[in-house]
Amino acid sequence: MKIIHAVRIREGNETEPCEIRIHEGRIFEIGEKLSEKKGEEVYDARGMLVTPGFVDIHVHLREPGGEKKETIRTGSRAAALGGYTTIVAMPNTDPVPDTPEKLKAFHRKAETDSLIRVKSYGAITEGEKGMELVDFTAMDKEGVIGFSDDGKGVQSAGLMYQAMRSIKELDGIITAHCEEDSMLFGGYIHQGDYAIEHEHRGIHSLTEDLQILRDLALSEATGCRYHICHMSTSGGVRALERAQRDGAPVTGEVTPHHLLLTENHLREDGNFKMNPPLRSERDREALVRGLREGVIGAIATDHAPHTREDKEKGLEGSAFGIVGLETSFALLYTHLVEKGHLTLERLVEAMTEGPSEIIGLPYGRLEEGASADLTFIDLERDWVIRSETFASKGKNTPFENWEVRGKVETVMLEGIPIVEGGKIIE
Ligand SMILES: NC(=O)N[C@@H](CC(=O)O)C(=O)O
Ligand SMILES: [Zn+2]
Ligand SMILES: [Zn+2]
Repeated sequence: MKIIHAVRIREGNETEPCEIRIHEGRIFEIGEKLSEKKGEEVYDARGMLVTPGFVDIHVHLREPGGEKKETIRTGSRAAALGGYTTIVAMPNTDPVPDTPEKLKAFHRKAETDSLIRVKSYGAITEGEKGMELVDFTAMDKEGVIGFSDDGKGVQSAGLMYQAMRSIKELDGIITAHCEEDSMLFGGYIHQGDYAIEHEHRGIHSLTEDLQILRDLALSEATGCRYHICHMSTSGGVRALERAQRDGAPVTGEVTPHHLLLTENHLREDGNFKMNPPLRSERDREALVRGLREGVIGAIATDHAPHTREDKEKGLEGSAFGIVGLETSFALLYTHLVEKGHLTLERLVEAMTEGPSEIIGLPYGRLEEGASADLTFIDLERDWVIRSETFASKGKNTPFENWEVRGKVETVMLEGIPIVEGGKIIE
């Protein structure tokens, strides 16, 4: 038994003191004041906010095949430092996990190398090539969380329809990267003012919206659970809201960068390049509203580490993707909560219970019986984002030198501290 003194969210931005008693890795009791037990270990985090351990359902760990960019070991450490206790890895690795054997190999490696809970998606199509569907039933037996061809959109409507029919049978979920290749026209940043002024080829919002609209219709027709990755457009939010109103089993996620940055922040620097791209202020506002109102149920980082060489080729030549695990909470707390655009309650919900529920896991809850995955945050602590301090191998952030407030100090997984004083316990 161990008792923790901290502060929890009451409602909105209000907090209250709380005590949590932990027993055998679970929350045994939680309340404003618990009865004292003699000889019990005390963990005093008075003044610090305690939340459920964060859950990120969209992370690129790059292993196997991309170990220069990240590994399960470095990526999971970055996640722990960011306050995450559960993450789900995307399958755009080499090889792609498209058979139970490849998945098993990944799960085994995660078991030995990771500090936190690492789950994984399996591919929708063999090698993420968009041609042949994988054996969903066999992958399901191996414990995949869902199916995704992230990095690419599934171009064939017929294939997506067949995938949804099969996955519906398993009560599984598709987590989709939405991108209509025939609408790309060689674009690499948002088709908007910046692209026009600086003579870059743009990616039209329709590139994303058309596939979202197609898939929402397919989900409604098949009844298959469907989740939209890294939403970036106002059209996508509108379409998702409408489909939800019509009763389709559909959800969406948004990244910290799409919530905070727009094409107005763009610089001629590869660290501002990601897919989907930073869009307009109108889009950003729609995403914040969608998150606030619950249309968008989760914040996911889409943590996409790359080497320096891959990112130093400007907007056109660099790889798509930025890191996000170590900066997400502080950025969103500072720029959305402190500025009054989102409540602390909603922010934490969208980083814990929201994503966990989407993929059907029991984590992300501060309640009796739940796994004692806990994140402790000092909300008064100011710090400056410096990529050189990241545990991630990826230093590719557009938020370099940003001043933020709110620091993850301690993280417990099943009641055991894995981060203390903002450092990994080795
Ligand atoms: N988001 C990105 O810009 N890049 C991701 C792929 C993806 O999430 O589509 C990557 O794997 O690097
Ligand atoms: Zn993607
Ligand atoms: Zn991704």
